[in-house]
Amino acid sequence: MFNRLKSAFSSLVKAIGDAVTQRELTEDDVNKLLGEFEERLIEYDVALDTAEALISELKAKLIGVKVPRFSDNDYVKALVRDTLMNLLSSIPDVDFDEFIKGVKKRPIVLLFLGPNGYGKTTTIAKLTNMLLKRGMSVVWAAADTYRAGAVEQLEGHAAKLGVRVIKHPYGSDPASVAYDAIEHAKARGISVVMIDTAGRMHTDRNLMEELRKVHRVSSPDASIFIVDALMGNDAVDVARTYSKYIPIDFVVVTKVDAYVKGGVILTLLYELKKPIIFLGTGQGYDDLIKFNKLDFINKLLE
Ligand SMILES: Nc1nc2c(ncn2[C@@H]2O[C@H](COP(=O)(O)OP(=O)(O)OP(=O)(O)O)[C@@H](O)[C@H]2O)c(=O)[nH]1
Repeated sequence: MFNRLKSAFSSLVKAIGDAVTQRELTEDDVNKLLGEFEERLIEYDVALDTAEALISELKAKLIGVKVPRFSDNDYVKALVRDTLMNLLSSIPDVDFDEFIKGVKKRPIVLLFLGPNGYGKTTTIAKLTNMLLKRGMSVVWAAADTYRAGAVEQLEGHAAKLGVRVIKHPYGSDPASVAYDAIEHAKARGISVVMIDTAGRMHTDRNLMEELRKVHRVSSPDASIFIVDALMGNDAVDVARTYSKYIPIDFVVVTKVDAYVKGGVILTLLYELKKPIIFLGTGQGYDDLIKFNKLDFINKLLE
């Protein structure tokens, strides 16, 4: 996971460490070190704005820095760690279990958003698996009434997990599926409703308006945007467009098991300023790990 981005950070730490043992860093030294670092950030999917913001914070910290004699690279690592934490300080870390515990109304409604193939359905199945293990009951709304096969795909996962799918015929109004699923949950005392929406071409205005209606009708406790890490910065652009129509509360990044670059995580945090709650690490139902910023930053600097 993220091996490339990690390698960019470890090279930077080593380069700074080597330079400061010789002398105090001048502006020229810093520009040279950070210039090379910035190229690598961009190569590994960090968007230009994010890379520039990080470089400018690092630059301010590094010029004139004197590392205590005989100290190892831990001093430099701590400096880079503080800079990253600072850059991302406005984004709260959200623990999904705590969030679920904190919602007192029933049913809890979770709306899942994101383009086709990003991993929405799989993520819904993974989160359901997790909540079922905690003793909660779940029902799904098949609000992708658009793509042929979407309902059957959902039903395939539902059968494996033993959850019910509320569905309407293809072409019907997705908002009414969401509404019915919530009514069903209220009538049966089911604790969580997960709404699977159609993957949209985010440039299609009508379809985005339709999603907005699903959001209005279901009034979710959280809208969760699914990002496919392998799509790199395109995924960040898509998320930004979605967020113009629907408020995104949380992000889940999928396919990080196959993603070595790593930069999209940093870009998403910096650009969207929304908490990433989980990383998808495979196709199995248990392949989901909690995300928090400090762990991520520590991993980059391991
Ligand atoms: N390696 C890996 N594959 C994943 C992960 N999450 C999802 N996938 C795979 O990605 C593919 C697409 O996932 P879906 O869940 O069907 O995507 P979707 O967003 O629901 O797409 P549509 O159903 O087309 O709207 C499937 O083959 C999943 O098994 C992950 O974390 N890691």
